[in-house]
Amino acid sequence: MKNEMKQAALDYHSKPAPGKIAVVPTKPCETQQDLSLAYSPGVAEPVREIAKDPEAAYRYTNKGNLVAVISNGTAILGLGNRGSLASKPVLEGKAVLFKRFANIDVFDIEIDAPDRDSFIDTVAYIAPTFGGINLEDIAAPECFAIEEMLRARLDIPVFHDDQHGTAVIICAGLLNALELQGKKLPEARIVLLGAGAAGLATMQLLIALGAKRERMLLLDSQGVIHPGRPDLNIYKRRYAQVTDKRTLADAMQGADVFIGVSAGNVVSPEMVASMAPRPVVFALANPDPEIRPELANAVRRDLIMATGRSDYPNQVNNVLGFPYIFRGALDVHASSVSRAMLVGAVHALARLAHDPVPAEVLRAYGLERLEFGPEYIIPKPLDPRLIKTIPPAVARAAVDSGVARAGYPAHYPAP
Ligand SMILES: NC(=O)C1=CN([C@@H]2O[C@H](COP(=O)(O)OP(=O)(O)OC[C@H]3O[C@@H](n4cnc5c(N)ncnc54)[C@H](OP(=O)(O)O)[C@@H]3O)[C@@H](O)[C@H]2O)C=CC1
Ligand SMILES: CC(=O)C(=O)O
Ligand SMILES: [Mg+2]
Repeated sequence: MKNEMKQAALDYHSKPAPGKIAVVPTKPCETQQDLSLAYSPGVAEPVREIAKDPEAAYRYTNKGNLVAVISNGTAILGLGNRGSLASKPVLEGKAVLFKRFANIDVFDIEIDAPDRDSFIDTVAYIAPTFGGINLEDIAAPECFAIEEMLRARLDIPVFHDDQHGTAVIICAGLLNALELQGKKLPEARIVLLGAGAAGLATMQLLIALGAKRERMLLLDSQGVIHPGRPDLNIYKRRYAQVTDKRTLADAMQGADVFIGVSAGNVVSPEMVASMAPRPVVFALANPDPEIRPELANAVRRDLIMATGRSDYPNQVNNVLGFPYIFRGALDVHASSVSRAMLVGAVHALARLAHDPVPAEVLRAYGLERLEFGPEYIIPKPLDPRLIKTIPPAVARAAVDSGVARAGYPAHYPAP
């Protein structure tokens, strides 16, 4: 990052108050009567109600609009294991986005647990406070067992954003990019670099949407994942492909799609040049993409390119997912986030990019025009239509897939 941008980022985080989020009351607390209601003796009444019926917590507390964003700091963006405290700026950032885009309140919780089971226990012990748990920046493969065990133990949505949020946005963006390139998902040859949280969840969702496993190659830091590798964990082994390709350069030759959720600057212009005609390159590592758009665009004019960043066209980033998926899930008191809810979000997002872009979005990005095409495959994060379209699709899918404990909300558009 350039020096002035570095300083601007540090200033943004430190001034006028350190950090990015605060807690504010939602009720007046100005008079003796207010105090008597908010605190003793009034507070005893909702306590009695909740003790009788836990569902009453959704009526008398902020549980139904409060999400815990939790990390142990083991895979912070693409910066690796930097410890739980260093994940706090990212978690505060997620909190800002939850509030800004979906009016959901967040407590960011950085857990310094000595091992996996104490991390899981800590999350489970604090879960009653929240309507949902968003796990963030927890390294693979531990993240898979952590999420699985917490989902089994808790009756609120437990959602590892780097897995499922990322997978939803990648799938939505890819469906549109392939449409523009005149290609179809089941026929596309896909190279996916990064076999961690984001990569493996993306493989799974792409296959659920129709991508063909035998046309996909998954790679990690050691190269192509094939059955002859002795070092594969069980999660990677599921996607091992019989092939004579071994390196990223081998895999990229003739590929229709490259998806990177790995590390910065690991793809060369020569690799992009070797891809099939009309390729799609999603270089999504943060903060530095696998290849910068200017380098990729210099070698291909027929390319559709996306990154995870806000400063290039086509931002494929889970910010387009987690606020709205949780909004829909919270509004129907979902007990979990089902596959159907993820698929509902994919299609709603992909569809929205085809619609005319409102003037306020153009203003927010300083653009004169923007329409569905190679530089606009997915809605912009500052698009106010997202909150109107994604949560209803998610809520409807929650009701249909049997994980909703409340009905489809009356204030949502008719299904
Ligand atoms: N745009 C977006 O919305 C999102 C982007 N991301 C980005 O994706 C990346 C991965 O995140 P996440 O899945 O959570 O992390 P994980 O730690 O779970 O997985 C990282 C994966 O990348 C591989 N990898 C690391 N370094 C290299 C390298 N030099 N060459 C090839 N492969 C490499 C690792 O290989 P190995 O298994 O061998 O260690 C591992 O498979 C990060 O940069 C993150 O910022 C993540 C979520 C959302
Ligand atoms: C965007 C995000 O969650 C990540 O890069 O980890
Ligand atoms: Mg993340």
